Amino acid sequence: MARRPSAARTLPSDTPEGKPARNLGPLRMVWAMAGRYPRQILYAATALLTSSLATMAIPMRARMIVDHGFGAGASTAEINRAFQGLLVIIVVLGLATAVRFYWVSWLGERVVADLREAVQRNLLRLPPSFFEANSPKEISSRMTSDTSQIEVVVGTTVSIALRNLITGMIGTGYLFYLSPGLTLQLVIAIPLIIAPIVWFGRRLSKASRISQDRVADVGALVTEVLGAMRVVQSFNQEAREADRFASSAEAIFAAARRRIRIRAVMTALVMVLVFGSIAVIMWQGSISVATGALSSGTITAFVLTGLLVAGAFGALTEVYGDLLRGAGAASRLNELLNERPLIAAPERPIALPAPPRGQLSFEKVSFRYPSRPDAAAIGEFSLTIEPGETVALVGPSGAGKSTVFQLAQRFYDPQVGTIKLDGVPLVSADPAEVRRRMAIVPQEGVLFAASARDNLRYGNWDASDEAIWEAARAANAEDFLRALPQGLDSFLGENGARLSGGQRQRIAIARALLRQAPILLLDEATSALDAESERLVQDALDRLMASRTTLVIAHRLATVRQADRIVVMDGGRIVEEGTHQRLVAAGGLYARLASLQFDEQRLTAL
Ligand SMILES: Nc1ncnc2c1ncn2[C@@H]1O[C@H](COP(=O)(O)OP(=O)(O)OP(=O)(O)O)[C@@H](O)[C@H]1O
Repeated sequence: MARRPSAARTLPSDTPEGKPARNLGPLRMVWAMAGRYPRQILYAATALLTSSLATMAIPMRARMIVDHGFGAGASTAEINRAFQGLLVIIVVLGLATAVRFYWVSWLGERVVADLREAVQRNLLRLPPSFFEANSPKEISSRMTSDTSQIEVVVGTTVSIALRNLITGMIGTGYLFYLSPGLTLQLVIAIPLIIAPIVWFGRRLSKASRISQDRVADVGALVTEVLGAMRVVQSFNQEAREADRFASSAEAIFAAARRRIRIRAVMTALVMVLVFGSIAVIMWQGSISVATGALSSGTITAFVLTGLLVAGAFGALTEVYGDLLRGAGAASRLNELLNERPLIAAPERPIALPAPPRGQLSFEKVSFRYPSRPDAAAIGEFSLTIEPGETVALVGPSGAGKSTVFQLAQRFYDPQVGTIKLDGVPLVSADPAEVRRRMAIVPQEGVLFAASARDNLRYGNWDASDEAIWEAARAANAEDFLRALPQGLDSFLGENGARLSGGQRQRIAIARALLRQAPILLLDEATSALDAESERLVQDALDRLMASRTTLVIAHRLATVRQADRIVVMDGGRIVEEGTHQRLVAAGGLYARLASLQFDEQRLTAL
């Protein structure tokens, strides 16, 4: 089957891969999903509030300790009470933080699990054309990195935002309570302290990203060159490759140097600004303490609270960027969630007759792929395949053979004409019912990274081991399956990497047999198999076709010779119809194709 641009539109990319959104709107979907867990949100919110209050209680307690605890002649009982109180606060803070961490992270992971499941469920309903237009690689990155981004938003960012907002607000109130004069100075000073730190912080993260990209470049280069080692050495390109690598490695060094420089400057800046401002406050405070305007406990509490408040506002400046990145991820996931299949079951589907007869008919069908409305892929196509009959579709590349298969399975609806299964128009039936009556053997035996058993019963999960072995025997797959180390439990590897091409095809045939569907759609493999393997596959196919209505895209002489009818297609239309002998004798398109496609000597010997 040829792969072509699909009928489905490509996903819009107003928020391309990894990019933040322009506003937080797309995150609504995330809040809605989190809203399904009100109990957990309550636990998290209570713990969050408790931990924030406990954090603020520390400077309050410190003030008390400094004012009452260190004075000469203070009573031991008073000191004990003050420090016992501090220990209680510390324990409450520890516990509340742990509970908050647990529930907030729980919510993050829960929302992401729900989101992944919802996206995958929706993807599974979309037509094959969608996946032609949108690469699985891009979709898979949305499913992994974008969902992780959402996890960060729910499981970390929101918590950081709320925590720091509470700390910042209560802290500022407390600072005003402690010393309105000093607080006013601080309110003016905080932005001046934070702004340069934030600015350098952004430059630093940009420089770090560039650094990582350079490292990734080197990784790609190493993989490329090591993978092509023979070619490199045969063409004596070692020196050139060494230079290429060296310039890549130097690029990493240059990027790292920039990053280090920014970090060095930033470190100095942070130290000077943070400790400098503390020193200035202490200085002012000391004067106030000396004049008796403030107690030393107050000044201690002021410095501690000031640090907490500055840290809180600093953290809040990071939050918005993270939320925008999360919103970008949410909008990309939204696209996958909201994509709707064009083909849906009618409200009141007509039931297909039971027991099935296995008749498939195309009545004056014309079809254009939505992505190519100017060209008819199928035109005026009329064909009835009677129960039990085998019809071979033959034609040059692009003739429309695969399109006939796609229409039969109702991946598309034709614009003109009707396709009927056992007399019921496909558009009136439930597509799931239609597909349940069909077994397909694709050109390439598609296998899953699962056991042999699961691969075989993919279309019929209730099949017993007995039935599986029977199908395997009929598909000439028994011998090699029995030889596998753990029989049916053997893992077949990614896409059946541990099997040969012919073996994969025979598994696909056994799977179709187990499906016990009345209609078989068989897309014969074009890839050459060795004679023995070819014979085994053909033999298996003969058994598969024997009791079923079969529509086969034929590439093998043996298949066309056994077909009850051969339908020759060209440009989406039927141009000839008949048996092999008659069509060869007629000397038309079929005869020409046959002499090109099938072995000429064998053909003339017929
Ligand atoms: N998904 C698609 N979107 C748009 N056009 C398509 C799509 N698939 C096929 N076509 C077009 O429809 C026509 C029929 O293609 P089809 O794949 O059915 O031919 P085919 O006979 O199966 O060819 P081949 O033997 O090469 O697989 C071709 O002109 C092709 O370019």
